[in-house]
Amino acid sequence: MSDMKLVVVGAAGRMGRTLVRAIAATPGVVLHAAIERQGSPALGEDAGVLAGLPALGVPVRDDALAAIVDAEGILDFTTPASTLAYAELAAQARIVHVIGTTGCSETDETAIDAAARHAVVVKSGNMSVGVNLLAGLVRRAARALGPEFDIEILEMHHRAKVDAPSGTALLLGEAAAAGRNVALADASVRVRDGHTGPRVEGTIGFATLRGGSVVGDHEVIFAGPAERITLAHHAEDRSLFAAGAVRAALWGRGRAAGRYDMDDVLGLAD
Ligand SMILES: NC(=O)C1=CN([C@@H]2O[C@H](COP(=O)(O)OP(=O)(O)OC[C@H]3O[C@@H](n4cnc5c(N)ncnc54)[C@H](OP(=O)(O)O)[C@@H]3O)[C@@H](O)[C@H]2O)C=CC1
Ligand SMILES: O=C(O)C1=N[C@H](C(=O)O)C[C@H](O)C1
Repeated sequence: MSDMKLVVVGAAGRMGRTLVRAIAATPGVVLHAAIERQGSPALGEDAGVLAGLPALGVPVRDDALAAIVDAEGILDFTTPASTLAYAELAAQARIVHVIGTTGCSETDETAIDAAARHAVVVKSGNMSVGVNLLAGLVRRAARALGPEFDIEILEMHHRAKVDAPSGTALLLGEAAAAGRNVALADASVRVRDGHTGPRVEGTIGFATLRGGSVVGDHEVIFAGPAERITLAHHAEDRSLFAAGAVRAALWGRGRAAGRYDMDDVLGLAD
């Protein structure tokens, strides 16, 4: 079988550059095009050189429609607005759309669901094997531990991150809520400030830290009456997210249109 032709959107970003390196290092895939927004200073630069590699002969461009002609998959770690635009293009082209973008609203998710009627969409707040394994453990712990255990989710990311709580924190919150058979939207407490009153039983709390160059730290704390269990993941390098995204694209090749997540890709769905 020929190499899968992948397009990286946001190719000059932190994840975009990491994705270009991951594609270059993975057999069975090839960088077909690299896209940035109109007006980006990266336009015209070689995507390989931008990523710290020898030149790949793939210049960064902004003509999305032409760039995805003949492509088989789009790797998209950008912004919700950009991701919605590429969801439509992936649906028109009936190709694989791997979405790592976080901070999407409910309305955005509905539009992505619609696109997944025609495209193979793999979307996850975290593409690493470790975090998706951790989510399964969180679900089991939340199911096993009674309501006397309070669940709090703590995350820390680099100073440039623009959304909160992180996609991973929300993914872990969904896992905890599923373990407790509740809807996260009904149970979550995302902000505390001022005179909050005592903690409401059954809630799932979120706390956000931002600073420096932290790639991504997450802790799920089960705080009981006389003991505390902490399940944690520390991402040390963005390459683990990029490797997951490339794996997701290869998994999606030739699959029926639909919306999938990393549990599907990794065979972790129970
Ligand atoms: N699911 C996962 O495993 C992971 C998800 N993420 C998520 O990925 C996203 C990106 O993160 P990160 O790489 O750190 O962010 P960056 O800001 O470094 O990169 C985003 C890139 O997308 C570009 N971009 C914005 N709009 C468009 C557009 N319309 N067309 C083409 N390119 C566009 C930006 O350009 P410009 O700067 O010029 O606007 C920028 O180069 C975030 O939502 C983050 O949370 C990150 C890591 C792992
Ligand atoms: O913005 C980031 O950097 C990251 N975003 C994802 C998230 O929101 O959880 C994944 C990872 O933690 C890095």
